[in-house]
Amino acid sequence: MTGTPQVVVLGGTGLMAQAAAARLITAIVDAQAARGSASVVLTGGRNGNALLRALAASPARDAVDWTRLDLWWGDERFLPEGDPDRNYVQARAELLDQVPLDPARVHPMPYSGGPWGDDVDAAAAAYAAELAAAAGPAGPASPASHSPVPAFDVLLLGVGPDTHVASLFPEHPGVRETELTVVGVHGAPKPPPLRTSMTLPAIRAAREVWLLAAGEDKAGAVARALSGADGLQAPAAGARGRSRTLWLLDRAAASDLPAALRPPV
Ligand SMILES: O=C(O)[C@H](O)[C@@H](O)[C@H](O)[C@H](O)COP(=O)(O)O
Repeated sequence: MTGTPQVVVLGGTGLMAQAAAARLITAIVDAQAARGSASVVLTGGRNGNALLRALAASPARDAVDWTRLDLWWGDERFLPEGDPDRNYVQARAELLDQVPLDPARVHPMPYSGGPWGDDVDAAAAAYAAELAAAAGPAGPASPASHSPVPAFDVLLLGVGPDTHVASLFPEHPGVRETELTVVGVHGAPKPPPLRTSMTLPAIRAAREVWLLAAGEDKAGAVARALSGADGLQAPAAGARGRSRTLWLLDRAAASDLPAALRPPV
């Protein structure tokens, strides 16, 4: 795992989404050139959706071979299949329905009322099994202590004002998980209360983890997570990539960062 997160500050939210989209296109193209295919983990939330919207609007999107891209989700709101608040449904509207993905490579997290009914823990276990199957018997990225997940190229995370990432909230059971790769979340402080979420060990299997935060209400969370807080109290601080951890911020979200952590001007 890399020691020092890299911080990039953009002038505004729109610019941040465009810069993140441009980087993601490059990362996917590079991974496809190096390994034949790419795998990306998507996030819910406004910033994750803005990135997908910017990607859909970019002419450079045609540089990606969409048929050789695996898509996973870091978390999901456990709601009925077509619910407009599901992260998967929102991602489809922003980008996925506009590009020629291979449906067999798109892996939404389960919805409520389907095969798992309202059992969010069974739904989480099913997604963990799907990840393990895709990783193969010798999961390339996984420490022996938990079941494998694929070696994601880029894992995207929005950051909440309380420092949550995916559906891992400060001091909640999910953030303490060391064995399971996906957990059912009960009583999430951000609605809806039932969610599924990758855990920190699964997140840390990614080559690159990118954290997105925009707006003044995120400034305190960003400063805390980047100032040595531990992952239990500040889950964003525990989200690290194996080769890179990149924070993409707008100016407002970066406004409380101590000078030493700000990129040089
Ligand atoms: O499903 C969700 O709600 C998320 O995945 C969550 O972790 C989100 O990314 C953050 O709350 C940031 O959301 P914003 O980008 O909207 O601030």
